[in-house]
Amino acid sequence: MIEVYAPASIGNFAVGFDALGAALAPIDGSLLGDVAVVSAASSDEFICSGEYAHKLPSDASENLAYQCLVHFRAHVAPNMPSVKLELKKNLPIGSGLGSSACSVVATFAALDKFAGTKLSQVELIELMADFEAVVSGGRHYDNITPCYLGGLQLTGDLIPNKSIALPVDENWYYVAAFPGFSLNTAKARSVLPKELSMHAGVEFAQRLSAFSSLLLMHRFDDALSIMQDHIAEPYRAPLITGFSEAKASLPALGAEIVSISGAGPTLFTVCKTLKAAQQCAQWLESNYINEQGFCHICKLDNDGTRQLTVL
Ligand SMILES: Nc1ncnc2c1ncn2[C@@H]1O[C@H](COP(=O)(O)OP(=O)(O)OP(=O)(O)O)[C@@H](O)[C@H]1O
Ligand SMILES: N[C@@H](CCO)C(=O)O
Repeated sequence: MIEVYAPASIGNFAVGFDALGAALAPIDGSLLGDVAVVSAASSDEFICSGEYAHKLPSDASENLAYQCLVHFRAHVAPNMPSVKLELKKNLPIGSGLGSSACSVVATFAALDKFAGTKLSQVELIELMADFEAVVSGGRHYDNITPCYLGGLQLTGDLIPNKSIALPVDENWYYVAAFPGFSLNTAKARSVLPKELSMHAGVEFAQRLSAFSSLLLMHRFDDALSIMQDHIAEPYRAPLITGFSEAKASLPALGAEIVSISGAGPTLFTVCKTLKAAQQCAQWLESNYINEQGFCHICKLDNDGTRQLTVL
């Protein structure tokens, strides 16, 4: 049996729309992501379990994880023995935490290991991006690659090996707050402008390249000083109840950055101290999330997708 865990991720990371993503690891040691379990069986079988399984279509053919199994058997490993695939759906749907990416990455990574196909990093990332695009309203790598590789990734189709890992200040904490309601990624993409002005395009390029370069030079405070989302946040904030109030309130509690995680509605902050992160988490639990929501104080998950057990 192969059991693979794939961590939640922050798409965009404020300054890099569709181009930056960061994997998350709660500091309390809990797992925030999906798990795929593959074991030998007399015939192919799919089970979806976990806290959010009931939020997915009951028809297996509509579940991304099962679709990955069908594709993998047809196009990657036609001679793979029959398998039982269980997806433990532990991330909410439409969360802004890379939920569909977690399912896709965990499933393909587990199948690749079980079948012994030894796909390359690029082959796996392309396969994963193909599937995540099916439901996300566009092909973007900024959940897939941090989820798979871990850390903070500068990522895109034109980048060699599809991704470049960027350093961050190891002292940074990330508070991720899922409010308890969903926001469909395709809907959140539909409200964005179809084109950018020359000025907006140049500024986006300057901001992303300077942010990435400053991180590589370990000028972390300078990187934070330009870490703003002028591309998606202005259009998506109105879709997320409470976001604007949080953005106005959290800096006084020590949040250096407050922005939308991926397509939302999850909000994330960057804090330089645990005390600031705890203060922000407390405010978010009181003012931003409902009974279906949650809030985690995290560091980056530098391990990415990994096997939990091999039996
Ligand atoms: N295993 C799966 N995990 C997540 N979504 C799935 C899965 N299988 C099918 N889906 C469908 O894919 C769509 C995913 O929607 P969307 O991309 O908005 O959210 P997400 O990927 O779950 O969350 P996030 O905003 O964190 O990326 C939903 O309609 C959901 O029903
Ligand atoms: N870059 C994607 C992230 C989705 O999680 C978007 O903002 O639409």
